[in-house]
Amino acid sequence: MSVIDVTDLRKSYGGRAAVDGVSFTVEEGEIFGILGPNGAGKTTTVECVEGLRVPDAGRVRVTGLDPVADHEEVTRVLGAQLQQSELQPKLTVREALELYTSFYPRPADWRPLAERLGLTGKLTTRFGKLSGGQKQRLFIALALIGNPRIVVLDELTTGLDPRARRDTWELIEDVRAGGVTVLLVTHFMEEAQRLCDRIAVIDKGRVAALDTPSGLIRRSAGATVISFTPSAPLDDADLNTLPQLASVQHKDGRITLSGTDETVNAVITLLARSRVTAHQLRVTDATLDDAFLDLTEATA
Ligand SMILES: Nc1ncnc2c1ncn2[C@@H]1O[C@H](COP(=O)(O)OP(=O)(O)OP(=O)(O)O)[C@@H](O)[C@H]1O
Repeated sequence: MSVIDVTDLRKSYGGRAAVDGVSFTVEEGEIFGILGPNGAGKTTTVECVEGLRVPDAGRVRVTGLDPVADHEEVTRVLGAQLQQSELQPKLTVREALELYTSFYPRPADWRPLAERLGLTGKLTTRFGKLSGGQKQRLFIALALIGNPRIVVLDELTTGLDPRARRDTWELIEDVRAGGVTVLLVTHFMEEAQRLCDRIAVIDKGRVAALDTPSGLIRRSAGATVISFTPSAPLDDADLNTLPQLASVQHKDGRITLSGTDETVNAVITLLARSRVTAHQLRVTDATLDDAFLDLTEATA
C-alpha cells in the first residue's frame, strides 16, 4: 500500500523550475531515498510532501490526504525532522521532549523513545551543549514523538563523524523495524546504498532514475570496473573500441575502465595481443557512487 503519492510535481522560484515534473510513490514500511546533487530539487520536493510549500502544479497525497488542504491531519501522520535553528539552545533535552509531546493529540511516551535513542543520560543537558550526533538523535526523537506513520529525514547525517553516522543508520533501521515508513533525503551514496529499499535519483528537478540500489547500479552503463597498470602504454584508440565500454580514465599510469563482463574479456584479449602485462589488475562491481555519476551525467 502506498503512503506517499507524488504525481508530476512542479515548483518554480522566480520563473526558474526547481522541481520540474517529479513523480514517485512510497510504499508503507519502506525506506525510500531521495538522492541528488546540490540544488537538484530534493528539499523542495519533500517540503511539498510535508505541506510546507504549495506546489505550482501536480498532485501530492500523504496517506490519501492533501498536505496543503489537510495540513493538520498530515502533521499527525507525518513526522518531520527539525532544522537546527528551530530549537532554543537553552532548552534542555527533557524540556524539548516535553514541549513536543504537548503538540500532539496522541503522543508517544518520550521516555522509552529517549532510551532507545540513547538520550536518557542527557535529559538535563541544554540543546546548545549537545554534540552533533546527540542533536541528530534528539531530532529523530522529536520527529517520532507524535507517533507518525511516516518520518521525513533531510540530510540527517551531514556533519557527523563516521561512527555517529553509522549509529544513526542503525537508529533509522530500528525506526523502520518499528513499522514507520522513512523518506530519507541524502547526499551520501554509502548511506543510500546501505539503508534504502528504493531510491529516486533527482537531477535538475526531474527523476533521473528510480530503482533499488542494486537496480540503479545494474542499469548504469558501467556496472563492472576494471583497473590495472600496464607494463607499456596502450593505444587509446584500441581501448575506445572495447565492447560495452562506458568510460576510460588514466591516472598516474593506471587505467580504469568501466563496462561489463564483455569489456573485461576484451581487455584481457587486447593485453595479450599487445604483449602488455597488467600489473595489479582489479575487477570490481560498480558502486552506487559510479551509478550516480553516470545517471546524473546522463541528463546533463
Ligand atoms: N526559497 C527559494 N527561493 C528561490 N530559490 C530557491 C528557494 N529554495 C530553493 N531554491 C532553488 O531551487 C533549486 C532547488 O533547491 P532545493 O533546495 O530543493 O535543492 P536540493 O536538491 O535540496 O539541494 P541541496 O542538496 O543543495 O540542499 C535550487 O536552484 C535553489 O537555489
